[in-house]
Amino acid sequence: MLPNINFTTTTAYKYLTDHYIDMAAASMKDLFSADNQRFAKFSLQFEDILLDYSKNRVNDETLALLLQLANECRLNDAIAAMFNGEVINATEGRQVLHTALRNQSNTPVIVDGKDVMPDVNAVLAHMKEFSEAVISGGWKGYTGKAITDVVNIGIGGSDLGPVMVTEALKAYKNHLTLHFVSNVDGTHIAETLKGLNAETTLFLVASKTFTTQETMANANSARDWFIKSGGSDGDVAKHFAALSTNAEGVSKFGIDTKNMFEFWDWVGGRYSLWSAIGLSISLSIGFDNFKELLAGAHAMDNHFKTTEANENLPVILALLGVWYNNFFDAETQAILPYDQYMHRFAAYFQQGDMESNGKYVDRNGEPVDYSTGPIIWGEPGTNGQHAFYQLIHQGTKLIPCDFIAPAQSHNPLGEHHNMLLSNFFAQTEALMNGKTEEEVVAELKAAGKSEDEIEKLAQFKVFEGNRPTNSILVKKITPRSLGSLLAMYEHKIFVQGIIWNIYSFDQWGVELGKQLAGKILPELKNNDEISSHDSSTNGLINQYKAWR
Ligand SMILES: O=P(O)(O)OC[C@H]1O[C@@](O)(CO)[C@@H](O)[C@@H]1O
Repeated sequence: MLPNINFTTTTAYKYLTDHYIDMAAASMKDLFSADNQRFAKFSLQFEDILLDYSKNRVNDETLALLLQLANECRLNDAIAAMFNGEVINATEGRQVLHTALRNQSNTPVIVDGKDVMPDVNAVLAHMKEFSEAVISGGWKGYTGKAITDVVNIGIGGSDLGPVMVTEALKAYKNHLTLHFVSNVDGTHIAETLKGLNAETTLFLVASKTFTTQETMANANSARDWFIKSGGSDGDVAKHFAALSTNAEGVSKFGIDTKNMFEFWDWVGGRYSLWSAIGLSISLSIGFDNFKELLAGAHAMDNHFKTTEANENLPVILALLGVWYNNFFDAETQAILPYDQYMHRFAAYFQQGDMESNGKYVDRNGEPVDYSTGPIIWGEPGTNGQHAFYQLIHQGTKLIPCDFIAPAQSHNPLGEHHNMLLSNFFAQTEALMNGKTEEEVVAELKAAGKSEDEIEKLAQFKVFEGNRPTNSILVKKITPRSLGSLLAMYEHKIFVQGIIWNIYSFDQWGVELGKQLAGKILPELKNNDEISSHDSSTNGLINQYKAWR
């Protein structure tokens, strides 16, 4: 079982609470001046990933106490419980074993007395065979033509991971064109189908439950389009595959279960890109590269499972997040990849982190009296610098930022990559050092500004600095290094959930909205005036009916 410890009762927490102000009194600038080994001390390397966490408001003592906090929360027991297949998703009565999907060591993983690895490997073999058939042109559509376009129909964990990975690894893609439909807004499927040829299009219906309203609506519309475009019911098997845990639902929809790629309840939706849900990734970059993605994640799994906390990348990231979240009231965490291909990376972890740790009830079913999961957001650099960095630099909110960048570009073009990386380095330096009033005045004087102008302007150009960042420098974004990065963040989320004593692998919070939408939908099927809700909901529904 998972440990069940309220971290606010630990010795470490109490000490940190009593001393964090004076512990954080020294500015990072002073900490660097006082210790020329700070970078060496507060950075870690895993394969081709360098984590520099020296630009944080921590010293040796702070880190030691944060590590003690993890220890007092019995983190190691929790890690073992997950990897050993204990039912740690307690409210759904499930194990949490996305790590088994990438368990390339093939050590047995026992669920309900049975080693699941043969099933995992069987699905991988099916994914390999199918991917190779479609990519090679061996798989033919109903008129005997090879597939040119693949449409993944799914939402949440059945969409965000495949989208993010196929974008991040676009440099590895083949001739197939991937499309992703998720929103129930008819525009999404309508725009996607425009210009597609039913003879050469393959649909992947990706849904763990095979009951999600958006996905089933889009899948039905895709099938209607396919039939209207010349296909027949008998041809569906050549153009539709299903990625799901629900064989009965797949069969009922009319997809041949031979074209079903299964996964299991011990795989959470937001942790499922490593499973059959990753078929679109395998089709896009080839199965061998998909395996490399798994290998990178597996390597990080082993690091997480076997490395002392003080040298454990996910643990360090998690503890720094707890430090700002629970001691400095930082409400958000920004993820800023300096890599245009990684433009969906932050969006992916909006679900990964916020659906895991956006909880207000602890594992005893009691409302917590401390802050839990942060708001995750971010956009690629350098674009963010021209959008929201003003607030990060000079706003009143503390926003810890993870800066991520590859040392090597897939598109080396003149000075572009040096320019990108110069910004990557400069931003964290600026956020740490800031700019003093003396420096501002000197600059304004050098620019020939009058005393009057300086008096008026100086205060607006001062930067407090001391704003914390992590810098994650990756040699190159490859399937392997991306896999490791993703697993690193997954395990960071796990560690924070353990410390906050919450259940990170259920998502009851997504149910109420769906239930209410299910009640409202029938009310929209006629033009009768509605009065069954509050006046706002009634007013909105009735105006919608008047205008549509
Ligand atoms: O894969 P499926 O079962 O269609 O669920 C899609 C998404 O819906 C949820 O909001 C759960 O209902 C996410 O957790 C999940 O990834």
